[in-house]
Amino acid sequence: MKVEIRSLVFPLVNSTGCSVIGPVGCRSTNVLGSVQERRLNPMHVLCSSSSTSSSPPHHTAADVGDVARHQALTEVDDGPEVLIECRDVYKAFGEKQILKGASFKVRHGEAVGIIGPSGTGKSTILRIMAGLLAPDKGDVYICGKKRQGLISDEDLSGLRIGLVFQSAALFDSLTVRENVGFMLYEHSNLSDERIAELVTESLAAVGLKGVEERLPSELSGGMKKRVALARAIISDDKPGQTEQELVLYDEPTAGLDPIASTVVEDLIRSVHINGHDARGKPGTITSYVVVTHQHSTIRRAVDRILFLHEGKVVWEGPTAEFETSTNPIVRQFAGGSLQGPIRY
Ligand SMILES: Nc1ncnc2c1ncn2[C@@H]1O[C@H](COP(=O)(O)OP(=O)(O)OP(=O)(O)O)[C@@H](O)[C@H]1O
Repeated sequence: MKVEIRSLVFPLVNSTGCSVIGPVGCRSTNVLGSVQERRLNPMHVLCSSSSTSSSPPHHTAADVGDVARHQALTEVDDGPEVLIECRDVYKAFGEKQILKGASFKVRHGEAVGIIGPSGTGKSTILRIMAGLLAPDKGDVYICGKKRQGLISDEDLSGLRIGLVFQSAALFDSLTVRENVGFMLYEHSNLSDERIAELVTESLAAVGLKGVEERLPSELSGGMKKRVALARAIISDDKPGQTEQELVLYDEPTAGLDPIASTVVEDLIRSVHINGHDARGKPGTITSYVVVTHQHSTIRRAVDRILFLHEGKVVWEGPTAEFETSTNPIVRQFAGGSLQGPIRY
């Protein structure tokens, strides 16, 4: 099967979650309804450095000042470990300034959560990291190399970036096999038979068997999320392929019951390099970032938290320190209180 991507409507994310895994040509619709046609490419971006370390450096909880201090201190020695860095990123939609100087790094081996009040720009920063949206000001560095514009044809090796959005965003008219293998059908020279094998392997990694020929409408919500995960982790089988992979999850457990959420949280862990997938094989995802509101997902799937508020990272630290932080913004958010600095 060859899919003609230009003819497909591929919805990009909005704040309520409709969306895609990124690697395709698409027609994107923003939340205000305007439609832009543009060609996106496989979400592979140049990454010239590599790292063999799988354990991220320890970070202590920090307020904004500490974050700045910490970054200044580690600037020199953490370069090779940083897969992606957002540096002083600004983004407005019309008159509405959403991101106002967001700065943070994601390092090799990390499991990072981005949390914060609704509308604070979490999905927006994810789209900027993915290269689907350009910042108005500020820069995104991929393995130390400044990204120019959006994902482009020239950037085809190194770090792969996958997106898994809230609604799974499967193509309704394509089978599970066609959905999961979409990027390979479109962007590789592999035979259809080989792609089918890779699809089956990828589905097995997320614990799904025998669903290849089903349509998305024949799957439960939890299964759709697994299929979306399988689509994010599939890769071609070039010999010697050493690309690192960063996966960005936008609210991966939204709308799931508590047990189905746990399944997805564990799957996210299992496909990471520190885990073992459903087949017992070591995971392949180098690092991941999860945007979530769910406490269970924060606790179970994330090691370090970035707290985004009013367009900036106002706190970052290990997940355990989130519970005990005395930062008033964090305390209010963690407790769900109406009293405090966060206003709706
Ligand atoms: N393409 C767009 N055009 C106009 N406004 C947008 C666009 N994308 C996002 N916004 C607005 O930017 C703000 C931030 O949206 P975003 O989805 O990043 O927030 P969020 O922190 O992920 O929110 P939530 O937690 O509710 O999902 C919202 O007010 C949203 O309506």
